[in-house]
Amino acid sequence: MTMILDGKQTANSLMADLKTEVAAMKTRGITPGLAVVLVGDDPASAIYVRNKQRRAQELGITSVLRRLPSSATQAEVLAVVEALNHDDTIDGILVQLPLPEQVDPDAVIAAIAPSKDVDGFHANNVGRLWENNPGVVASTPYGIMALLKHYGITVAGKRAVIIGRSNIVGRPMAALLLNADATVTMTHSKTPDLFAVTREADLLVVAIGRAQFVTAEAVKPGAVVIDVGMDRNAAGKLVGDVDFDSVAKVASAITPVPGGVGPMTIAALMIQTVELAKRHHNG
Ligand SMILES: NC(=O)C1=CN([C@@H]2O[C@H](COP(=O)(O)OP(=O)(O)OC[C@H]3O[C@@H](n4cnc5c(N)ncnc54)[C@H](OP(=O)(O)O)[C@@H]3O)[C@@H](O)[C@H]2O)C=CC1
Ligand SMILES: Nc1nc(=O)c2c([nH]1)NC[C@@H]1CN(c3ccc(C(=O)N[C@@H](CCC(=O)O)C(=O)O)cc3)C=[N+]21
Ligand SMILES: [Mg+2]
Repeated sequence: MTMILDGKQTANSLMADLKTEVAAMKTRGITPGLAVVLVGDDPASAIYVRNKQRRAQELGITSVLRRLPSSATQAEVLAVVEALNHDDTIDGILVQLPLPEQVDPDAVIAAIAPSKDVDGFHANNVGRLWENNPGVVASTPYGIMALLKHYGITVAGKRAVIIGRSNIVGRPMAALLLNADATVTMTHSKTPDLFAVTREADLLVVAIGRAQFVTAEAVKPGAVVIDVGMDRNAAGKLVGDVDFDSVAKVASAITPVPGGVGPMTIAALMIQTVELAKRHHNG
């Protein structure tokens, strides 16, 4: 029997607890505030923005969206970030990636106050993560760890393979799994004979951005498969990087898309926004 790792349900249960916590903070005069900066119109970002605005509202977290056109200059984006750094109602700042090509993401991320870097992308937070002394951690890998924990899936001692080495998913995922005592292998577009490597995995995390790329032949029987992808298939339907129907037959556990990693990413963002608000207000 293959276990379906239900991110929607798991997120709902984590958010019920968080809602109680936010309500208690409000009685002390604290309302957590999240600011999202969206430049242009990346489709995966649009899904993320819509769903997190909804979740924040449900929890009683203030969520503001700063929208800029895809023609925005780097100076314009930096000015928005700078204003949010100095806004006392904002505890967490998230700049949606990817940014349009005329805007350097490294410069924008470096400009975010590390104490408000709710994505965990600033070099301070990345360094802390790799030192195994994490502060804020990138939401998607954080959410994946929470999902594994919820289902009682142990990581220690497992052979973990990650496909994809982005700063927002693959790299922080590797750090978290390493910190949790997995033996970690990272793969990417230059890896020869990719599926020979992925077939070694007890735990396979896929974050590449190619619809249904990972098929059953890439997966060891009994492996746990985590699908981060947010892609469209030929019919325009939202699918993951994993060919769910074939892989579900060999895996012991698998995340669906939608309803897997996506809702957990949003839950992780909300949890860490509340954490930052507590830190900013000493309690
Ligand atoms: N559910 C969620 O919460 C989130 C979902 N996503 C989704 O996850 C996917 C990945 O996102 P992101 O990490 O930002 O993507 P990026 O485009 O930044 O990185 C993709 C990575 O995949 C690798 N890759 C691409 N093609 C292949 C291939 N054929 N074989 C092996 N490796 C390959 C690239 O290798 P190389 O480095 O060599 O170029 C790169 O490291 C997207 O679908 C995105 O929409 C992203 C973030 C959060
Ligand atoms: N700075 C930054 N941080 C990110 O974490 C980041 C980003 N930029 N840019 C875009 C990607 C993509 N991403 C998603 C998160 C949740 C869903 C999500 O809610 N998915 C639902 C979709 C359901 C529906 O169809 O509405 C699901 O999988 O069930 C999607 C995509 C975060 N990303
Ligand atoms: Mg998902």
